[in-house]
Amino acid sequence: MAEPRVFTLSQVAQHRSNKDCWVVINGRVLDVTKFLEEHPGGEEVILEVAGKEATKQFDAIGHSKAAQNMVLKYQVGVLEGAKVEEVDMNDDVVDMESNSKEMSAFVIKDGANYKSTSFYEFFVPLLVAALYFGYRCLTVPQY
Ligand code: HEM
Repeated sequence: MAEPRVFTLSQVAQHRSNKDCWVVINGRVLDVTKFLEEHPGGEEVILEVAGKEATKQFDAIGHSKAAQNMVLKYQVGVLEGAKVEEVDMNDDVVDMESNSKEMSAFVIKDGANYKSTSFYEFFVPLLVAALYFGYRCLTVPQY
């Protein structure tokens, strides 16, 4: 994968209007110009940190996982000297990670357990019904 472009803080500082707005979040340089109007928290809050390091403000809101993933979409480079974990946007890594917990909750049957589960699902109710009818036949008085 190509090396990300590296920017200094003073380069980032040149993009601080609503026509050209960059911010730095967790060492990633983001061009959020197109996102300003869409931002659910309003454009003013982002414009206040335009051209600057905005990690503290971003984290203070407690942005959702979806918002954190969105950051990657607007990345144009990295801040000089910052350690940034590289994520290949062509991979599904981001989505897979964010969904893995929820997904595991749905995986109930897998591999060898599947057959034994369906066996019990079928025979246990049958056994209960048979026992009930057996009990009824033995206890209901025959006239
Ligand atoms: C630049 C990247 C940013 C992205 C992609 C982003 C994304 C989002 C998203 C998706 C939401 C909806 C709620 C959620 O999913 O968490 C949101 C809400 C919000 N954001 Fe951001 N945001 C960014 C930057 C910022 C910054 C720098 C600030 C503050 C300086 C900020 C302040 C807020 C506020 C105040 C809300 C509303 C929270 C609420 O209604 O409870 N955001 N943002």
